[in-house]
Amino acid sequence: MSDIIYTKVDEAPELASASFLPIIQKFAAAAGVSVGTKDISLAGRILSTFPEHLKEDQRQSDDLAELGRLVKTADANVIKLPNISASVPQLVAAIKELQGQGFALPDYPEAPETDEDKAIRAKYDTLKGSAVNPVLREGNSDRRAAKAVKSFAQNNPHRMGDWTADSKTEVSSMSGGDFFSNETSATLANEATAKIVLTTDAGETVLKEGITYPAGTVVDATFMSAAALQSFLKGEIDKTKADGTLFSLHMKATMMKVSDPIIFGHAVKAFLAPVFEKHGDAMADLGVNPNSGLGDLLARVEGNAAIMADIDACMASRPPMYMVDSDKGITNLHVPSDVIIDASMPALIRAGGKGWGPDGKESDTNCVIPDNSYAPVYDESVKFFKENGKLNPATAGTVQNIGLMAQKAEEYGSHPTTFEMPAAGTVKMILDDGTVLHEHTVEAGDIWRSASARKAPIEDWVNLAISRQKAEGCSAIFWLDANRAHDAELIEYVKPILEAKGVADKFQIMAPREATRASLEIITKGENTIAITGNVLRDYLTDLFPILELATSAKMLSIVKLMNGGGLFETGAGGSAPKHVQQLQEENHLRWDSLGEFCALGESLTFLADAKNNEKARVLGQAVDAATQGILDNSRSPSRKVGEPDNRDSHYWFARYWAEALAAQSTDADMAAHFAPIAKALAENEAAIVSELAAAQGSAADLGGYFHTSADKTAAVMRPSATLNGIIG
Ligand SMILES: NC(=O)C1=CN([C@@H]2O[C@H](COP(=O)(O)OP(=O)(O)OC[C@H]3O[C@@H](n4cnc5c(N)ncnc54)[C@H](OP(=O)(O)O)[C@@H]3O)[C@@H](O)[C@H]2O)C=CC1
Ligand SMILES: O=C(O)CCC(=O)C(=O)O
Ligand SMILES: [Mg+2]
Repeated sequence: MSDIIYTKVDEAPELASASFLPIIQKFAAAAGVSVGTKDISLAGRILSTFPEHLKEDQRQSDDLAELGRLVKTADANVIKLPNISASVPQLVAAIKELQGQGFALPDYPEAPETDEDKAIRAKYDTLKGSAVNPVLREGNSDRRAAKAVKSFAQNNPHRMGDWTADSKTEVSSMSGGDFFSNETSATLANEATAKIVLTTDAGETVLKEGITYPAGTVVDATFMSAAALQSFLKGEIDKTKADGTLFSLHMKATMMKVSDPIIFGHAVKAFLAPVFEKHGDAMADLGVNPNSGLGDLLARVEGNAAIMADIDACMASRPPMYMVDSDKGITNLHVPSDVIIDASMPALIRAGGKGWGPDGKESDTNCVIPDNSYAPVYDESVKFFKENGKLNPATAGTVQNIGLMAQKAEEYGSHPTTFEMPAAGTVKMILDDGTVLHEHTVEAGDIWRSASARKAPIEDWVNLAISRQKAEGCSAIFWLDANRAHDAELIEYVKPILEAKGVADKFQIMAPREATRASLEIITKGENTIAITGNVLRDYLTDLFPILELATSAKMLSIVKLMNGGGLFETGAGGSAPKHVQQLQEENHLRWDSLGEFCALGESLTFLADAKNNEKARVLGQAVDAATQGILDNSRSPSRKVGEPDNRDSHYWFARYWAEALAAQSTDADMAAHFAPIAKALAENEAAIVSELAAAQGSAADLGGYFHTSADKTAAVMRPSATLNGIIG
């Protein structure tokens, strides 16, 4: 096993790796540090799932399973780049691409009937949504901006859209019947095995059995009423129209792969309600599934003039929609994975509450977030900025995050225990001793789910918060709502630990809405705070605050201290930036910023040094930190525009600063001597390298695929400087 594992992923970060990883491997080798790769890309995971359909030489090992074992050991040292959490349209597109490349994979069965199809569908479904992160995240999360990154942002403040008191932008959520209001929660005194049973007029169905929980697990259950959701969505569409704002829906249909595509589908149905009323059966015959989005729907009904005419008429009567791409007519409701709440809401707030309309112009927006569990964070942010005007990144303090994440904590781990109710009845969660832990009366179509958080991760999370607060000495807030069932159980854990450690006075406990306001007030004053949150808020806040403070969450330090002693270093807090790939394909410019990778690499090397007493790794890591500082001090981050320095240029500069720092240090004379000529060559050839990199930009780039690119073609695109390649070797 290599000293460090660098993950092979998808889209923009994977393109960046084609340029950056050879540099890392070459530099690390000089210190005797090996850096290997494991493939967790969507295409790689598909291939490793269907060996029986592939030729011998096409088969791929199950790297995710291997990594899943590794992260439970003290030996783990993994640099994890963001990967695709696939929606169904993405999964289907990836399968199609692989088939086209000669991999005889089965089609994705949309409506499986035979046992064989059902088995294939079940296998594909394991690849859907967030199938990687929960497996690797065997520890809690510590995300923050490194000091150098934060001071760079303060000294070079980004542009922020203006907020005005009369902005019509708002966040709209249900008034009841949602996950928030129906939640029940209990902490198990003993270990238990549970089953979930639905009783209807037709009898009993076991939805799931054999779910095992260790003692001390907090187990929740809740549901969203489909009827309440539908009437809410209808009301919001009408209200948006009356207010003259844009209609937008913000979900996490990727990660929350069972519940959120269904909610998204309800919005598609609500928006096109008259069309579904009139043509519902015909559309079903054409294979329309609203959960796959308006884009898929339009492609299926395209040939039917009557349906198309009614869709056009309906759309004309609706409020304008918030657009993903107004030039191409791609709306918020086209693809469930296009608008993802953690990135979409902060971008809108950073822009002064503006979304893009079908006319390509900015407009105030109704942000529909049906469930109330976390929507108040965005609602309160919008209200705060309307009252106080935009945040000033030059003077703002920072909000760090400690997130409860380990062992599939909370809703993030609820995929196998979320169900759309086939009929009205009663859902019970029953323990093996006969105790009915949770019980809900449901209607057909309601979305019922159970989530859990285990004792060891919860305690580890509180202790991590205590040590981070001690290190920072700043305000620290547990974002927990004493009036929410799940949070009340967590508070029962938090308070005794804080008291036993004598630090209760250093922490506050506040509901998300109050915590949002308090945190915004703190950073507005230029002070810092730590948000100690559950798993979903970890996700939301580590985009929200970085996007306001630093312009992007790509620059975040994202450390997962694994519970069994290893280290997982996530790069940034953002995703795989599909828009960046599109730009590269069209004009060979990659605006992806690898600052997250730089930060993670430094942490990973330092972790290796500490864990294995590897002093050469320490020297490498310290030089990485110096190189990262060099990138910031000299403004070597990629530009967004073609013709200007991009991701590849930033890697050249990183290599140069890294080599210079290694040559200049005096801890390890051998390494200094090794890197001195490399540093010299990189500096002396600057003009040639920069011009070779610049010459590559401007025309279309062929990667030989999207989900499964050709390694040779990608290397040719991402490593266009023969001079640089010669020096790196
Ligand atoms: N940890 C993980 O594995 C994560 C994976 N994802 C996955 O990523 C995909 C896309 O998700 P989406 O919500 O669109 O979020 P992204 O973070 O990929 O994209 C949102 C925007 O953020 C900006 N951005 C993000 N990272 C960088 C970076 N390193 N450098 C520069 N800009 C950056 C870009 O803005 P601009 O275009 O304005 O430059 C980008 O368009 C999905 O498949 C999702 O499942 C998402 C989050 C985390
Ligand atoms: O796992 C996912 O799908 C997304 C993860 C994410 O957005 C995050 O951890 O910030
Ligand atoms: Mg996120």
